[in-house]
Amino acid sequence: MTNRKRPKVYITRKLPDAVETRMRELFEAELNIDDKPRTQPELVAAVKAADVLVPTVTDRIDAALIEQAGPQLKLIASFSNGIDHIDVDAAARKGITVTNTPNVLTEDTADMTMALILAVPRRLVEGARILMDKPGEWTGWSPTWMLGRRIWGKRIGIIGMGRIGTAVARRAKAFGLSIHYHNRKRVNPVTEDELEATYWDSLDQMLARVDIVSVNCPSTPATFHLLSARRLALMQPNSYIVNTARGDIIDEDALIQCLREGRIAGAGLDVFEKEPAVNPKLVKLANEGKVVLLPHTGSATIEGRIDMGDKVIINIRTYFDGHRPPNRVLPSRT
Ligand SMILES: O=CC(=O)O
Repeated sequence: MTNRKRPKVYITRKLPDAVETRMRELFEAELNIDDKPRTQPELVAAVKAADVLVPTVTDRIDAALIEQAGPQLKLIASFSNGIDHIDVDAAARKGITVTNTPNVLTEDTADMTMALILAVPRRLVEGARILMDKPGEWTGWSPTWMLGRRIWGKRIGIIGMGRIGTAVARRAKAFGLSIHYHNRKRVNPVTEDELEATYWDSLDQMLARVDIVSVNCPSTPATFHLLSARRLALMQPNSYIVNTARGDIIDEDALIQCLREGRIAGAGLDVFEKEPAVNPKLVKLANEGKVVLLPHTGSATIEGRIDMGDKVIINIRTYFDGHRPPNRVLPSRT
């Protein structure tokens, strides 16, 4: 970095050791060794003093917080792919640049999505729990016991064919699923050909025709409750839904209702509407074997977290070298 003064970087959560060591070498880094999520007053104090804020998805970087930032706060370099926890427009109004960490968690999140696509219809957790909780009760293989649903030959409908959606499609194709997708715009013809993918301009029509729905779009005001009660009702009773994107894209109460009434066969959820709170009705459905719940671990690999840290560092360094950081997130209006 050309600046002599090292930027003051406030990091809201504990990061992998290798990332923290590098941050300490390069910046005047304030770490969170205990990993206790920061309160809003702590964040207010941070934005009044730091040059850079490094938040994660568990922080609420809203307009009220950003408006209290001191003039020295130049950059919000989020340790995340999603940026729904940051009011990017409010940051832009204050002249604060926002960056994220795309690409490096695409494959990991797609792997976890595929794991849920397999786990729910094939009753993976239910079966494993029998051996963990009541091993003596297993009487051996049976032709009619613990039957799930076949994956091969079914249709998957991917909502959001960005990087992660496309990576899910590649995996799903390898498992013999035919690929259907809904996106704001069609993907390029080469990718569509490679995936033998069918584009649905109408989400409603796609939902009514697929066996597995995978939610892979970002959370934005436009995608809030995209899967509403009305849309969930369009799905077939033998179909499944998997969400590794953000909880608020699905109307969770409506989903619970559909699952309870058997209007959807099952769900695999890595994200929830009110994280970290998980609706007890979902936990009950999990105990009944209708859903598989994961604690937002879609991108949780050691390699991925280190790569995310590297991206944050590159974004900070590039900014303070006087260049446009590679992962700048643009506001909706400039
Ligand atoms: O959900 C995780 C992320 O957006 O990085």
